[in-house]
Amino acid sequence: MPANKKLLVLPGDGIGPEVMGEVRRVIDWMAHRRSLSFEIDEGLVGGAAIDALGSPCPDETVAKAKSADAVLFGSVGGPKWDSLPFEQRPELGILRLRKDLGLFANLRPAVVLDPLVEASSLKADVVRGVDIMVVRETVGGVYFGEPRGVEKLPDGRRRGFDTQVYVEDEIARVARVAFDLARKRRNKVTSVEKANVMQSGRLWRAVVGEVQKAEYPDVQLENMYADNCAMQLCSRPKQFDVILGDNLFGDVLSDLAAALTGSLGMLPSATLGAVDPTTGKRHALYEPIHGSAPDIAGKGVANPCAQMLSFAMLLRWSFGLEEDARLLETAIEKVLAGGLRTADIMQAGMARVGTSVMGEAVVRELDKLAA
Ligand SMILES: NC(=O)c1ccc[n+]([C@@H]2O[C@H](COP(=O)([O-])OP(=O)(O)OC[C@H]3O[C@@H](n4cnc5c(N)ncnc54)[C@H](O)[C@@H]3O)[C@@H](O)[C@H]2O)c1
Ligand SMILES: CC(C)[C@H](C(=O)O)[C@@H](O)C(=O)O
Ligand SMILES: [Mg+2]
Repeated sequence: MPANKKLLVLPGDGIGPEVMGEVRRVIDWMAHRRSLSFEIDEGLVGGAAIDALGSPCPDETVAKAKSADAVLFGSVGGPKWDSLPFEQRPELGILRLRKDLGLFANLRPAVVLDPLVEASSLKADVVRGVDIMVVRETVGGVYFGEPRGVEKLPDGRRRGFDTQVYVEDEIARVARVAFDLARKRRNKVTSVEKANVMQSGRLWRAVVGEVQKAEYPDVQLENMYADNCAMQLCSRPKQFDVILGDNLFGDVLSDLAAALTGSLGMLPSATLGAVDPTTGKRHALYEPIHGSAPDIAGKGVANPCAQMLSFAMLLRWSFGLEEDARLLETAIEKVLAGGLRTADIMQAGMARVGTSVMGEAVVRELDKLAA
């Protein structure tokens, strides 16, 4: 009997628990039909943790995450907690988990599925066949740099400041993740920064170039300013294979890439730590790139695909279950090809459904594929 796979599920806030409910159906299906035995624990994070325990990321949640084989994360935040002081905000829940678990490389695949070509706001010819992997650095940069704050100037005006900081090895290790991925894809990395105006951007460009020259001379490296990259993503997205960016540019450009695929509700992600050389294990957290979507929370209309696809990434990256991951991805694509659409990807002539009907349809499709 294979050992249980320890999963920590953190639904969070807003649509997080709604879309996570649909993944739980898939997990149950995998357990019964594919004999995958998961040992599931659930924890509190974000606003839900603030309400219950007074902290967006309680120590207990961090400890559970550290001892799990993989963490499946929903989303955090919402208007209820927006007026809390900066250091108590729900968003610190995900930031602390990334930092404390050393999750420095965030993989955000933006794939335009055939059935959704027409759901994109861009022309079908521009987006058909797009398959981009955004690799975003997630434990450094302006998200964590010191000093930061808001101060009062002698003349009474307020001054807000943040600091963008990168040490060269933080850049090099995430660059290696991007180059390794490119080797398994179309062998090209586009590294984005603002080396024309930022010192840290200059260092970023230099270090990525050094890593490529020394360790990946077979991989094509292109440097691009982040603003140009945003424009090129909208005009010629098919030129991109792997896009490598810092914490902030990676965040912004991956939301933009999500728009190519039809909706933020379609984009999953995996955030990975370093492999421990003694155990061969790594910490990993899987989450959709979207947030808690307060505008639609509680209505049962959120698209559960990004959360489900995050679970597929978990099967692939944490457990090497490529076949099961593909099965789930295929089931989702088939449901979309069959014409079901949540509101965010709705198109003329398709059937509009809510979160749970979409989830049920995916499980039915899994049944058919496995028959
Ligand atoms: N990882 C996270 O937990 C995470 C990520 C991003 C934002 N947030 C937080 O979420 C809150 C809301 O932020 P926001 O509105 O800027 O971003 P958001 O991603 O929550 O929503 C942006 C837009 O996309 C839509 N959308 C997002 N996911 C969807 C889905 N699965 N199905 C259908 N539509 C979907 C929303 O309805 C909204 O119109 C904020 O508190 C923010 O800090 C959290
Ligand atoms: C909620 C927020 C802290 C987070 C980020 O900026 O990293 C989100 O936008 C994301 O993309 O995961
Ligand atoms: Mg984001």
